[in-house]
Amino acid sequence: LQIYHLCGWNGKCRYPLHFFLQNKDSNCLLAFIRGLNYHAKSKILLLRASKTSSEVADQSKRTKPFTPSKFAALMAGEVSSPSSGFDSIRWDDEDDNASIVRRRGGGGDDVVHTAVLPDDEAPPNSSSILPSLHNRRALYYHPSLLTKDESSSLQKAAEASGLFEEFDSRCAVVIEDGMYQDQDKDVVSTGNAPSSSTIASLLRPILDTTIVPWAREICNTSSLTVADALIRSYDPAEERQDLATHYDNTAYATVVVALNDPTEYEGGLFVQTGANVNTRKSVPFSSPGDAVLHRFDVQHGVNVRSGKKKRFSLVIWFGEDEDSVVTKTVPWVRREAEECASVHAAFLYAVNSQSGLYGVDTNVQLAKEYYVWASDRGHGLSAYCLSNLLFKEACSNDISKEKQNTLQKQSLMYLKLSAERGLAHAQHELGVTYKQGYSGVQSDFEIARYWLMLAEKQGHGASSQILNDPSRWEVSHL
Ligand SMILES: O=C(O)CCC(=O)C(=O)O
Ligand SMILES: [Fe+2]
Repeated sequence: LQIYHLCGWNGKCRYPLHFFLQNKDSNCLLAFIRGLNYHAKSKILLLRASKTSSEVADQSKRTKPFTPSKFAALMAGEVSSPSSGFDSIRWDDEDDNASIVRRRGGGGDDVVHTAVLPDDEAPPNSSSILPSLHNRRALYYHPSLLTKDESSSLQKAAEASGLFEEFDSRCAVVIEDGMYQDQDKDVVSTGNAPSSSTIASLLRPILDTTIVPWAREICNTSSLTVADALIRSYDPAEERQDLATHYDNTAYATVVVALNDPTEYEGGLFVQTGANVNTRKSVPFSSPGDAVLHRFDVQHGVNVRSGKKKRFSLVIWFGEDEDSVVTKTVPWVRREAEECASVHAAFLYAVNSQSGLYGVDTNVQLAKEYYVWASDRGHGLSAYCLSNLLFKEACSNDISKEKQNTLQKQSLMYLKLSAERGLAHAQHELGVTYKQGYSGVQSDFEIARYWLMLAEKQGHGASSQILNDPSRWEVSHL
């Protein structure tokens, strides 16, 4: 089956499959294909399903080159969040957490709030066996980093620019890999502010005088360099607009600025501190111009529920220095993985090693080692990706039957581990495995229902569908 093109919400192209094929990102691809089942609620349409590979290649040539794991970031997959919503991050002394700090900078009025994120993914008893090694992850919040005028001018310029239509209806890319898209101007070179393009000429002084200095100060890294800048739009009129939980895997740090009044829509940015969607916490913004900064190790997403107006956000992705922007590499991921700094760095390094991304040589053995290391320390997504990798290896015809069985068993073990950690996709797949009796397990409807119900509780549409369709529970269906 050659799948040619996939369309998401309201027929608008979201993550066309050839982006994944072009980039040979097999891990994302596998998760994506598995994800097809999960989009029942979001009206995924399979437009054409029988193109030849050469037609696929030709089609992709006509499309603007795109790095899927960059603008779509590294998705943990789509799970529609529970309708009940979730708690908010609490800033400063509102929070019981003793490590919350308040820092004054600039003229004394510049308050930066910090919220240290909890460590929800460490398995309950892990501390006695292994250190969990989720490093100190934090969110930094600057009320009114941009003025209301600056925010609204940027929003208007983005809407007028036509960039939303050009690339993706929800994403206007202003700077890519350190270059203003319409100017061919280097962000890092000084002088010659772009003049002909409204959006670039508005953004550049704001970056230079406000956003970049703030980000450099918070990260304590004077070399921090803008890699990408984009304006995203989320339209609650289209039911609900989400950006699935993900890591910004090409950015050392990210700044998000609310461009329009956050009280005009419901929901927005959230962080997810564990594998289960019940570890989501929304990030409260009060006014246009408010900004949040996080590093690459913070998993997050966006969920905009019904509201009167669209949500517009300015997203800036930073490299740690100019060199990383120019060479499109992410050396901090490797460094922190090798330093055993966190499970998040180890996970991202494993992904890059598995698929040879961002200047990292493809090394599947190394990828496995880092996935194992992170999953041993409680990282559900690592266990899930490792399970996928082992499953793929088990399907190879070049290995003995015995080896195939061993790999299949290992794959199942890591699938169970990630399901236990709370990852909805893993719970769903484990449920299906028990229902159908795949991967050498005995079919068991009771165990199948147990896992499918846990996934359903997290908003997993495909689990829900299976559970609610009696015909799929007849023995003849197996
Ligand atoms: O729109 C936002 O608030 C955040 C978007 C985001 O996470 C991203 O573009 O990577
Ligand atoms: Fe992001």
